[in-house]
Amino acid sequence: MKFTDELRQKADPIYEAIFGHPFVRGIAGGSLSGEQLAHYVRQDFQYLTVFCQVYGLAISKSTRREDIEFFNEQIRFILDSENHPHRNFAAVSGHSMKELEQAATLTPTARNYTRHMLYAAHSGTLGELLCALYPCPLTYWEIGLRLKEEVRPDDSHPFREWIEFYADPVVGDICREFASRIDRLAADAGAAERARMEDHYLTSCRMEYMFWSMAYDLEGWPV
Ligand SMILES: Cc1ncc(CO)c(N)n1
Repeated sequence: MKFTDELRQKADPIYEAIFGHPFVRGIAGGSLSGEQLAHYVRQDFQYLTVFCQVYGLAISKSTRREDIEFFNEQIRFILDSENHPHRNFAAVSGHSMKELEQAATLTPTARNYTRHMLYAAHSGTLGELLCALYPCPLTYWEIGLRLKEEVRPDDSHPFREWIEFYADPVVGDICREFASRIDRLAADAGAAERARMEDHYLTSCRMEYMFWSMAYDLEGWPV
């Protein structure tokens, strides 16, 4: 079995928990509050900024031109395309993107997740770095596919744009690009590095679940 298939299998209970998470159910049912949506977008805007920074670190660890090109394209994808789902949530929340893009303190969970990615990137190999990033596109691609199938959103669905963005085959292609690189790097890695790759991947899957909870519960710092 491919390394990425093994990882997906090990993380299956976490994926199932994500599909059933009240925020994801709220996207399906169109039943999230303006505050929950705005809290999500404020934090996710900054999360994606760190994601671009980590792609920069991935470039610095790459020797193959095809890899440098892929990471470069992915930075452009975040900057040019991934603002569409944010705009969908912002519009429904009644806030402008200008407002939600203002620097805000990272919540404990957003801080934890972004520091986890930065740590994996700074301390690890390219394979370790990619394993910390991969649950980001993969969980959203699978959420998109499931919600599209389940809801079959039409024009009257408030989150049609969000669902169709992540269910688009382009996101599936990105996931396959990640998987082929991770599988190639895992084949060349020793047992200790592969164990770190798995640990980073599973941690990010758990962080994805917690990110949804952070938004749903309007998490902030207790003091
Ligand atoms: C936290 C998080 N995970 C994944 C994605 C998908 O890119 C996102 N925008 N935010």
